[in-house]
Amino acid sequence: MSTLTIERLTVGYGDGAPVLDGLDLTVPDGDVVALLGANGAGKTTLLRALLGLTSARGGRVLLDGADLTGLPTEDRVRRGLALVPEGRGVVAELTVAENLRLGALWRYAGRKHARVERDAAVGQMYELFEPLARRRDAPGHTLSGGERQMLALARALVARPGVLLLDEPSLGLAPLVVAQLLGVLRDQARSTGLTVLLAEQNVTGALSVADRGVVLSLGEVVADRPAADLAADPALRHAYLGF
Ligand SMILES: Nc1ncnc2c1ncn2[C@@H]1O[C@H](COP(=O)(O)OP(=O)(O)OP(=O)(O)O)[C@@H](O)[C@H]1O
Repeated sequence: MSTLTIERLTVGYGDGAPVLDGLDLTVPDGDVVALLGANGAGKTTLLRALLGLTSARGGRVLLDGADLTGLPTEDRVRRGLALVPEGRGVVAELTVAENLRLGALWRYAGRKHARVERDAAVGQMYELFEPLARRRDAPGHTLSGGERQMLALARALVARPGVLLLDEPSLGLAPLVVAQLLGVLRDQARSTGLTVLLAEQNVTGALSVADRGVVLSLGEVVADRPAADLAADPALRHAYLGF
């Protein structure tokens, strides 16, 4: 639904050397892009900087050509960026249904049929994630790791973002759940045009659903290729991907 363009983005912490150093990257409308790289390569830093949670020292972030640089996080979210952070941020005290309604709240607030639209959007999430439908009245803290990740993803999707940023959604999950989650992402990109930037240590899983793979190293993009090419390149795999 949207194209994300990153131009010469530089981000660092305190007085330290930049973690991202003049990074250029385009995530085109409806693409799934896997963001790969060793621990500490800067994947989380990039996702947080895109949302304005970590401030940039320089460069620009554009959404469909509109400059987001300098905008607060809230405005970036309203324009269609969503982040599912590492650690599955769901509200533990609220039920599955309440978490989803909360995710949808701002999107439909003030509209004539707000409640009907919101409930329809929540209902679609139950169709995508059947285990959530079964546990809709369960509090967040009683969910399994896989259910929590589904809820975190559904809570982002229910607000119909244009670009979804995900930080290691497969961490600690069983292969079957990972396949289910990544499959939903790929299907959403195909059916709704959702644009996805997926940071993952699970290189094979991420590349299996991605259109493109991008490798970060030492603050720069060192490879940006079709996912199948990247997975098939032994030198690149050996140097940066560890398999
Ligand atoms: N709040 C912070 N303050 C200072 N340094 C930080 C902070 N957050 C991250 N860093 C440093 O920035 C670098 C990049 O970290 P980041 O978490 O972005 O990498 P990553 O690619 O997401 O790693 P991982 O795959 O392990 O999650 C690391 O050297 C890290 O120590």
